Amino acid sequence: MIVKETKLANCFVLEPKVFNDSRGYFLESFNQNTFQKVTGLSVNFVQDNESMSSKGVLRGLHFQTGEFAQAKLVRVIKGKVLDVAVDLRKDSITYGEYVAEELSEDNKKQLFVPRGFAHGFVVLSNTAIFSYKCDNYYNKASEGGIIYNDKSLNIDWKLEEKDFIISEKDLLLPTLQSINS
Ligand SMILES: Cc1cn([C@H]2C[C@H](O)[C@@H](COP(=O)(O)OP(=O)(O)O[C@H]3O[C@H](C)C(=O)[C@H](O)[C@H]3O)O2)c(=O)[nH]c1=O
Repeated sequence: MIVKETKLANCFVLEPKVFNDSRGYFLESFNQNTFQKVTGLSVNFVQDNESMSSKGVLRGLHFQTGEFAQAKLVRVIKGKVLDVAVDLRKDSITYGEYVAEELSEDNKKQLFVPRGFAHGFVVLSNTAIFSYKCDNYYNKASEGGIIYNDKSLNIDWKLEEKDFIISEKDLLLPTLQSINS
């Protein structure tokens, strides 16, 4: 396992060891002991999610508020995405800053997104199967989000605006400034 802490504290990029042989490959996609050893964090994941999206689909930026805030360990099983995590932790010196990481079936990279972050991704391949672990249950009433093109975040999503496929719900998300006012 290769682990790198990003510029945002407790947000990590993890690369599991891949065992290749003539049949294909094997990897441990998650191991509680290994995760705790390499990150120093003790996280109890309770829900796994999976979504499939076509090229240009942008899901996010999402978070859950309050007691239903979620940490996520995200990865791509098929295809390639640009994954984005935005630091919204009130007391953080990197508040409002983001990290973006290409996650793909080829690089097998994972991103750990702590509680207090907004999360989203855009699909760079023809299709992508996105799989992630959450340390808190889905709670519709606690859903929140920030519009993907919030100027105060200035996220480079790598694709042209015309190529995005975004849900009606996500197009109506507020700016960071408006959720703070
Ligand atoms: C997230 C979630 C959704 N749902 C239901 C609610 C909707 O009827 C349907 C699609 O939900 P939504 O459009 O919110 O799915 P995404 O746009 O992929 O949302 C996710 O996108 C970004 C990338 C995230 O990080 C979050 O995990 C999550 O918000 O699944 C559930 O039943 N359970 C769940 O945990």
